[in-house]
Amino acid sequence: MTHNHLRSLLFRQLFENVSSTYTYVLACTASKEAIIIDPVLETVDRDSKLINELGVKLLYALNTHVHADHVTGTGELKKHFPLMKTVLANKANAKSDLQVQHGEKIDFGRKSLEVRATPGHTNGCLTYVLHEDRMAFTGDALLIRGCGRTDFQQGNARTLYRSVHQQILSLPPDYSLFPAHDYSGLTCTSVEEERNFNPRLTKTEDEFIDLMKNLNLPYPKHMEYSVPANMVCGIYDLMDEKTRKTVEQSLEEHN
Ligand SMILES: N[C@@H](CCC(=O)N[C@@H](CSS)C(=O)NCC(=O)O)C(=O)O
Repeated sequence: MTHNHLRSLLFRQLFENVSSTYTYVLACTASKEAIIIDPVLETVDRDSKLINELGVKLLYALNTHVHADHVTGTGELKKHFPLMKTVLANKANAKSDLQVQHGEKIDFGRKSLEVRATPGHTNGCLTYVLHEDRMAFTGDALLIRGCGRTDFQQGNARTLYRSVHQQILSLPPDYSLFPAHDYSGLTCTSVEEERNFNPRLTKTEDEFIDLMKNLNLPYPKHMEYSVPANMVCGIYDLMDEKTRKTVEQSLEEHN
C-alpha cells in the first residue's frame, strides 16, 4: 500500500530486518496528526526523520504488546517528540503514558482506532482497528499464515485461538491485516485470506492447542533484556541498571 495525497490516510509500513518487525506510521492528512505502531529501538532515527519529512505531528507511539524479541523504540522516540505519549494495554501491567483497554478509541485528527484486546501470545496483546480504512494492526496475535507463539509471557493457546476468531477473523472479509512481524517477505493479508488459508487458525480449537504445544521454537535471542526494557516502554531512565547497560551495548554493536 502506498501513500496517496488524495486519501484521508497517510500510511507507511516500515521494516526492521534484525527482528523482522513491521512498524506503521499513520496520519490523518487533514489535521496532520499521526501515530506510530510498534517502533523498534534500532530504527528510531530512520522513523523520526521520516515523520519530520512527512510534516506530521506525532501524538502517540503504540505498542501492540510487551515484545520479547526486540526493544521498543517508544522510549527513544520521546526524545525526538517530547509531547508524544507511549501506549500499552492496561493488562500488560507495565509503565506507559497511557494504558488502554478493550473498547477504547485512540483518535488522531479525524481518524479513530478501536482498541481490541487479543490476549493469548501475551496477556496484554492488543489489535488496533481502523474501521474507516478497513485495516487492523494485529501485533503478534495473528501473523500472515501464522500466529504468535504461546510458550512464554502468559502465553495460552486456547485464549489466543478465541481472541483471533472473536476479535480479528470476525471483522469483514475485505479488512486488510498488518502484523508485527513476517519472516518470509510477506507484508499484508486480509481477513478472508486468513480465514481460508491460515494453516494454524483453520484448525479446530483442540487441534490448534496441540499444534502450539509442539512448535518447539527456540526462545528469542534478546528476550532476557527485551522484556524488562519493554515493560517500561524502552525508557532508559526507568530500566534497572543491568538491562539499561545491555540495551545500550546491543545498540552500539548494531550501529
Ligand atoms: N528468531 C527470533 C524470534 C522468532 C519468534 O519467536 N517470533 C515470535 C514473535 S516475536 S516474540 C513468534 O511468535 N513466532 C511465531 C512463529 O510461528 O514463528 C528471535 O530470536 O528474535
